[in-house]
Amino acid sequence: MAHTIRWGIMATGWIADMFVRDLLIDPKTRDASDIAHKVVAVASSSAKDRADQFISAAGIPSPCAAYGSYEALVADPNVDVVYVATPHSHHYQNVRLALEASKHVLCEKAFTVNAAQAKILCEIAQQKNLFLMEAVWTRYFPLSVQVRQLIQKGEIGEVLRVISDTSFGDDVEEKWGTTHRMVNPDLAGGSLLDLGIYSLTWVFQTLYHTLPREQRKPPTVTSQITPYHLTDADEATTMLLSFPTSTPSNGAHPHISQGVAMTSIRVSTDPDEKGTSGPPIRIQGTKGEIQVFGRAFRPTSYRIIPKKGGGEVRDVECSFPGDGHGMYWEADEVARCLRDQKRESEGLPWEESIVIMEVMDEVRRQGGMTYPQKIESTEYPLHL
Ligand SMILES: NC(=O)C1=CN([C@@H]2O[C@H](COP(=O)(O)OP(=O)(O)OC[C@H]3O[C@@H](n4cnc5c(N)ncnc54)[C@H](OP(=O)(O)O)[C@@H]3O)[C@@H](O)[C@H]2O)C=CC1
Ligand SMILES: O=C1OC[C@@H](O)[C@H](O)[C@H]1O
Repeated sequence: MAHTIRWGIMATGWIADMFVRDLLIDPKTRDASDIAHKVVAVASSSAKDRADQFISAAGIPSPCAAYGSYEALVADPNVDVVYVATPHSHHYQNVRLALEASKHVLCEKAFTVNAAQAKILCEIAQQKNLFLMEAVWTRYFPLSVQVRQLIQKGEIGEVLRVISDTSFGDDVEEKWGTTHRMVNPDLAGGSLLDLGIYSLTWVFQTLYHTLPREQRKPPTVTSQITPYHLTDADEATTMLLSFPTSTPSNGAHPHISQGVAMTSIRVSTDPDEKGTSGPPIRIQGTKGEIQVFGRAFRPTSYRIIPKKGGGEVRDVECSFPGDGHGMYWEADEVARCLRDQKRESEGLPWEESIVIMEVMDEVRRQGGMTYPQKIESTEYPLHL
């Protein structure tokens, strides 16, 4: 018997629509028969009409309640878990609203504006025995799981360097202007929180997450930020992370692993959109390399290149069953965690989300990039 969870959708923007469409794809198309999803409520902070339109455009089956406020959504007793799909600036207030109403939460990336906010949310979830997860969907792709397993099995030896890029190559002024959430400091915009999180995801899921929990140590970070001249949100950020490793038990010299995480909205990882410029992610070990292709946030294949004399190059293509976007895998993880009464996901534990937020805090400190006090605040409730 499938364990069905009932979703409440907070906000009616672009990603909320993508997520809901994935939720509506039959899990059996991806060989998942142990869980099922129902969308039982949608809320818009602007108007109930907007929620109604969203429900009809996405083809959500009845009954699905439409609300004109987030407060009404979190008060709905039919909702098990709230998916928060608002801009970064609002995550802390919105997640807290849901947790205070005793709802489980899946919150879009970046988790919060800063680590202090993330810590408080995790503490509340802990105290109230609620599930909470940052929606870094890429981590739940079978491709990501396979790459992590290959590293853990020692397929490419000790991983000493990871290079990861998530860059868009937009005409920034023309496409994003000054008010879009991508570049608007009032919405905690900028390439770091919006796209850099994916470059950091690849560095962390390969160099940090693959270690036993007790051996995971936060990296040191050196970084450069290029501000966008019209708003001062970052348009490009490059980070160099240095991960200390444990002393090997055989007495060998300990190594330090390096992660290079890049992001830009003005230059592109893939300028001709044909992959001509090579893989956005290279995971380099002492016995070979794994290259990941496609967008860093939506990878589509990977290649294992053993060191000379170590075997053949292997290519692995990954599919998106049911013609989905790929967000259903994180949703399935939420359903399984709720079924198993887990409070956090093993794929992205609270501690790791917080360490990544701390890295981004430090990068912003080094680059002198601040957001308005109101959205950096941990005060609650605050009207933003
Ligand atoms: N996982 C992924 O692939 C992606 C994740 N994201 C993440 O999802 C979140 C939302 O992004 P996206 O859907 O593209 O953004 P949109 O601007 O399209 O939608 C955001 C929605 O948030 C609500 N909202 C509440 N307060 C505000 C406010 N002050 N200003 C603007 N919107 C507000 C609005 O819904 P309403 O009026 O109905 O309340 C709005 O439609 C971000 O955290 C982003 O990083 C974004 C794209 C892809
Ligand atoms: O999270 C994201 O991933 C996909 C991108 O298109 C989007 O801008 C970003 O927010």
